[in-house]
Amino acid sequence: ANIGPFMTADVNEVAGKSFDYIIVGGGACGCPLAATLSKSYSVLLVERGGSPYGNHLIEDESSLSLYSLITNESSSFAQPFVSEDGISTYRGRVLGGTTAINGGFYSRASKDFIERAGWEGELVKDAYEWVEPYVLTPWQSVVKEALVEAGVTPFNGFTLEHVEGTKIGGRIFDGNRRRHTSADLLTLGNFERLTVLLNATVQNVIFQQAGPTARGIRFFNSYNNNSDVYEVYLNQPKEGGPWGDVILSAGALGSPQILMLSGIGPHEHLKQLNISPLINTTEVGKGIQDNPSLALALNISQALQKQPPAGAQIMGIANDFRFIIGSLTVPMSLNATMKIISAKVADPLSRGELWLNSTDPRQSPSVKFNYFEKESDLDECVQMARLIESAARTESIEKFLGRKQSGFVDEGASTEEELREYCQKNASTIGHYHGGCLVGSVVDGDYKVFGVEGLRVLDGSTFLDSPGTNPMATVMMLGRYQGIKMLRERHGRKFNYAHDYECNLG
Ligand SMILES: Cc1cc2nc3c(=O)[nH]c(=O)nc-3n(C[C@H](O)[C@H](O)[C@H](O)COP(=O)(O)OP(=O)(O)OC[C@H]3O[C@@H](n4cnc5c(N)ncnc54)[C@H](O)[C@@H]3O)c2cc1C
Repeated sequence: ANIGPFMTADVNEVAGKSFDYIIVGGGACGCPLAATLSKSYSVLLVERGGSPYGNHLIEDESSLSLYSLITNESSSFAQPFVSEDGISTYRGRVLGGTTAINGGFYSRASKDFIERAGWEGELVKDAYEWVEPYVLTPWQSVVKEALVEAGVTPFNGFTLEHVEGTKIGGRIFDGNRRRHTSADLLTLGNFERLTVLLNATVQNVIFQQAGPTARGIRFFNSYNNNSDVYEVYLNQPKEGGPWGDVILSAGALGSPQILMLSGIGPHEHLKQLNISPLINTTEVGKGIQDNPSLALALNISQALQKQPPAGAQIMGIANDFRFIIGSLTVPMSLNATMKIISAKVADPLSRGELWLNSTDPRQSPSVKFNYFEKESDLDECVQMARLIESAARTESIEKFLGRKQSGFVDEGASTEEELREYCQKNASTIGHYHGGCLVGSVVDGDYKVFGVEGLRVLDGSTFLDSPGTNPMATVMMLGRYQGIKMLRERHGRKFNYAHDYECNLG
């Protein structure tokens, strides 16, 4: 199903054409960026997956994470991948990107994160407020009681802010338990100037040698077995004005992958795959990171196992912002669920690396997150396990579930040493992986790729740390934020985005 006249899955409708801006990847960042730039310029957004609309596995909260039982490597809307550390998780392969498959919890970044990013505070606030009416609406009272009882205080009530204590947070599921992905933000664009091409996988960026300067992209149909390759280009500006850009918003795995496939990356590595080198940027793929997480399955009755899956609504930000803890109801099979208390280490120090294993962009690159490479992350994990146990063993949980919870003891882990071993064997992910094209080493403060002209990267791959309680809000905000900055660059500071915002809300 299509949401707008601007969507097509027919490559022939766009092949050979030119646009002012070309955005690769219709995920958390790509959609708001496309909507914003289309206000004044022609924009092509190229997404490798299809439309999320009409797909109940994406839209209905009661189907949350059921996709994990039915994915495949080549075509499902959630693409599974296993890191070299042996941890499996997913990447969205659909318009809306990973916002179409995630847990749906929405939180802004902390003031400290915004300051460190060097972003303009007022524009950040406006950009969050632009995103929120389109993706947000305001069970878990027991979880709230349990977290407060476990000492995750104060209780802050409903807030979108990343503040210490227990809070009721925002969610991208509405009152009818229907998910609103970042694709909904496209309806804020200018349909006359916006084109969204679905089912098209981008292979690489096309450069003009002088500069070198990005002039277009090369792509193919994601699901056809033929080898037809198509191109689209950036518009040549009238009267010598400035050119637009190609912007990679393909996520923490996708963007470094496309840079390398375009010849931007460590030359020694690119040579092994016979990729013609363009710029020897050794930092591409470096600094990628994930937050180690632990989940404790609660001992619940068979009757409770019949409840449908549900995301978190209450979240605790504990121990001086070091741990983020909540509870979800997740599928065990197509008709049974379990309740878990899960938490992540908010600011791990270990960092990993991403590299190509093939020149086929449909295949996920190899990534090693190096969980617990730094000893302090393992110390954090043990303390986090203790926090999860103390929440699980609260009177609130015991009363509600009618059973005592034994924590990780049933898993053979109770002493410090056993918990360390447990963390090393069982730590997992909640999908907040980020980095790979870090600001300061691969892109500058305006998200322009160092060493080339006309190419930017804008998505979670640019983050050194994961923002807020969870990252999606800030990735979407960044699409809007940087879109406005780019419009200002071309129109001058007089560009009135507030008017655009009010018009669309009105
Ligand atoms: C299981 C899971 C649960 C999560 N839960 C939450 C949560 O509750 N709250 C929260 O805030 N965050 C959550 N996240 C994280 C959040 O969804 C991501 O951080 C965010 O979506 C990243 O945005 P992005 O724009 O960087 O990438 P994405 O949203 O992944 O977008 C990248 C897009 O690029 C497309 N693409 C990639 N390569 C190509 C190519 N070669 N050609 C064309 N298109 C391409 C992809 O198909 C995708 O649509 C979760 C993540 C996972 C995996």
